[in-house]
Amino acid sequence: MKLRRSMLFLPGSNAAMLSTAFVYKPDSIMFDLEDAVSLREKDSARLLVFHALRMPAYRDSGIETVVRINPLSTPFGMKDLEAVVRAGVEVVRLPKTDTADDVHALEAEVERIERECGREVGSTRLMAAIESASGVVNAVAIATASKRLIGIALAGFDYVMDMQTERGDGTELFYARCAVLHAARFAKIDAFDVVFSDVNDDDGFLKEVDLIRRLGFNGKSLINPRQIDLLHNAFAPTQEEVDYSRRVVAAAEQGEKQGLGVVSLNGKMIDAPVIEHARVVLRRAEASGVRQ
Ligand SMILES: CC(=O)SCCNC(=O)CCNC(=O)[C@H](O)C(C)(C)COP(=O)(O)OP(=O)(O)OC[C@H]1O[C@@H](n2cnc3c(N)ncnc32)[C@H](O)[C@@H]1OP(=O)(O)O
Ligand SMILES: O=C([O-])CC(=O)C(=O)O
Ligand SMILES: [Mg+2]
Repeated sequence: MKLRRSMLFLPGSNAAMLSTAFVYKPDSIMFDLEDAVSLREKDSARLLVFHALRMPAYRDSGIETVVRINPLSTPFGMKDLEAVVRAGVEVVRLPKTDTADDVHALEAEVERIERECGREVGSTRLMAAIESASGVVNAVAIATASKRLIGIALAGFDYVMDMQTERGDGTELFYARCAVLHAARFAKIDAFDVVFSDVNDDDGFLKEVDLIRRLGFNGKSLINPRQIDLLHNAFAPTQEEVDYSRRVVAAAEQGEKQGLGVVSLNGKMIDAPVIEHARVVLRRAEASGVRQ
């Protein structure tokens, strides 16, 4: 089970963060070349990220490397892509993805660069960030635009601007979250929620994490290392869930021996989707531990 609960952003221009971020052990590290990097630092940040991607500390860490490039419509996007594909990045995150054609255009360039630098064609994976009404309306087309896509992410700050509103209690994101999730599940790829910007508000962060976990997101974009353990813990199944899932699987196996498709456990019906859910809980506990 590939876990992508925590995707930690860090500005590609910040050499100190680049040289230490792996110690926090997020599931994925997202080096940003887009909005967290000022115009005058675009070139130096690209170079820093190129070298970070080649450091053994990242290559051998087991942490997935992602780079958020600038859109290809800017003077920086293509240079970013050339650098990071050649450096061996695992996933390219395309910001402000409005249509499936944005993904097609990216994929064509990635394939060209892979051929030019001798990297295996298809080995660079993609993710698309949806940051506008257009992106949300086209979410299914975007999510199914390329076999290279590992997931789609909702990006809340640009999205609420496009919707002429602001971040609040989550009501303003409800439709977009559901649309992104359905598109991802339809395409059988991962779905990632927005960043939570107040790094000192643990209660607010955990409330949002609880909501998106229950909706079905795989994880969330993060901006600070302090958010990682909070998120991992909240995504881990509870001991109670693990114990119950073990009883469900045992009851199902017992039923199978007796040739029964449906059995009862303490008066509750146990059939195929319940058994499958129990197995998922047990796989999650194995991969991520039990909630503390
Ligand atoms: C809307 C968007 O586009 S969001 C995506 C782009 N944004 C980003 O990438 C922002 C990433 N986050 C940050 O830059 C910072 O966490 C901030 C500015 C939000 C907060 O900064 P601070 O208040 O200084 O953070 P804090 O005090 O928690 O830092 C503690 C330590 O964690 C490190 N740290 C903080 N954020 C990160 C990060 N995202 N990645 C790696 N290390 C980090 C700091 O360098 C510091 O290290 P040190 O103790 O060795 O000096
Ligand atoms: O991509 C993200 O998660 C953050 C972002 O740009 C936004 O919220 O606009
Ligand atoms: Mg944005």
